[in-house]
Amino acid sequence: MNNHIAVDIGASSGRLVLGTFKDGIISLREIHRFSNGFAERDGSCFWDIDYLFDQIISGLQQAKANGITMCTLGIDTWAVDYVLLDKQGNRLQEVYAYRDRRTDHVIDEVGKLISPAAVYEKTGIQQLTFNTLYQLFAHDTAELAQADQILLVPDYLYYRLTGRKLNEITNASTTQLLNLQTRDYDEDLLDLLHLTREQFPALAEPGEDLGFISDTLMEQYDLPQCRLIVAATHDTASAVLGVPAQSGRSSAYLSSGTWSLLGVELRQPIHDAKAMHVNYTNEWGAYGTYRFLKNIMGLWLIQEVRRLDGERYSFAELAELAGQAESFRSLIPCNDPRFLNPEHMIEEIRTSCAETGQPVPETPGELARCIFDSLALSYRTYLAELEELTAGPIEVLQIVGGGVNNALLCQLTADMIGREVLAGPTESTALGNLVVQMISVGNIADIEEARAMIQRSFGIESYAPRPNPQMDEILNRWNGLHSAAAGRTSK
Ligand SMILES: Nc1ncnc2c1ncn2[C@@H]1O[C@H](COP(=O)(O)OP(=O)(O)OP(=O)(O)O)[C@@H](O)[C@H]1O
Ligand SMILES: C[C@H](O)[C@H](O)[C@@H](O)C(=O)CO
Ligand SMILES: [Mg+2]
Repeated sequence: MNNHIAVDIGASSGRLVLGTFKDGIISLREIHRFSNGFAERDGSCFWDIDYLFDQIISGLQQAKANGITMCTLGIDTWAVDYVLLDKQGNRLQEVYAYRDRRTDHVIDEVGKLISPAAVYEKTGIQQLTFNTLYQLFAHDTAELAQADQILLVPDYLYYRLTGRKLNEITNASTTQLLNLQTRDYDEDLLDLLHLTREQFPALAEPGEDLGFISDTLMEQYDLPQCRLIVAATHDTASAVLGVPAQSGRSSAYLSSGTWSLLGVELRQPIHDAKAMHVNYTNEWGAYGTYRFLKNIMGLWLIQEVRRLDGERYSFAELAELAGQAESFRSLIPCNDPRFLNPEHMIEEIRTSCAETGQPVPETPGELARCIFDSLALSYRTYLAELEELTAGPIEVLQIVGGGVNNALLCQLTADMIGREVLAGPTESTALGNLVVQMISVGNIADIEEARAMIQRSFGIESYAPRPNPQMDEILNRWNGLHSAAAGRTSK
């Protein structure tokens, strides 16, 4: 079997990618790409989960039409969001999107019942307002009580294809409900939510074989015969698996997409008071690892600016316009909660600059430059924290994901962190999804061999840091902004 299909659904786009390999080289072919995004209805934010399932079916039909009759299949998506099933296995509700404002103040409510320090000691997961723990706390209790099973989004898509119910561990860890010691759901936290362990399926590890797509679907649609393999179903967990091998130098990864996830891969979690204070997380990785990382607001910022600007410019054109704008003219503290889901991102950015006595960005180029300069400075700040927490040094930063295509941001990042950036591959998430399938069926020995293959198979762009004569002034301005906002943020 040398046909493997990754279903990779991010917050802004999804894709089905065929992966094959020959003579130690992995080749990708995009079969189907589709947009994703949440919709606001009656003041709430929801994903269209049936649309996403239909896109998977459509992509598989295209694969069959292109001659793929047999393959393995893995699914990954964004984290934390969930689906409630009734006793008959029917979906009970609309799927809330994590940027819904219903959890804006829930952390404080939960904090009255159990201290953040106790939750962090149990789970090692960063405080994010939208973690599943807080979403379930905010969920209608009557509806929650009807839930026979609680699946996360990719678990649900596997269920729709196979009838098998599971909670895959990398994504389950983002719920902030898994206990690091017991490596299972934490009974105290479930009690706090008036939920039982039985309402969650068994935890599954990446690589497990779920069998074939259900006969019902095979009869209903003209699909390839797909053997479902459990991927690292949190897209960031797959992205980390797709980071190329880096021998000889200590490195950190930056998964650059809707979010920027900056971190390292560890064999043991770090969930002490220092890590909690700077809000680093220990999301579970594949193969017994931990993803010690931090959520940074990411390219969501430019996605919203582009949307509000009527999508006049492509992301490539916005990066070009940013390159022509004055550098470090206006800066924003990216992780300020005000940017998580504001009514109007462009106005939010402008107001933030005005409130801090900076020039107000007006044009799309000025707004884009403000975002990219600020993201690069954010990476510098959080990379320094990461080095301190993991007793660095970190010699090189490996950037993967869609942000790899933004050469300006990659160069600004190298300049601000003062070390080499290695950028690529863009589709690291799909690659991480695929290599788990290839390892599971024995086509590749292990993740070390997989990462070496990825290193050989894809062009990696190197960015060397450039000196900036205004660095002291820039950092003085940035540190003031960042520390003022730190009091308001999840840091
Ligand atoms: N040619 C390009 N030039 C500049 N930026 C680009 C280009 N192509 C993609 N991007 C950036 O990459 C981002 C999308 O990254 P990616 O495809 O990794 O995200 P996703 O998988 O859709 O979502 P998620 O981050 O939730 O996984 C876009 O928002 C854009 O900012
Ligand atoms: C909400 C999560 O933090 C988010 O999904 C992030 O982990 C991610 O998956 C980015 O692709
Ligand atoms: Mg993605």
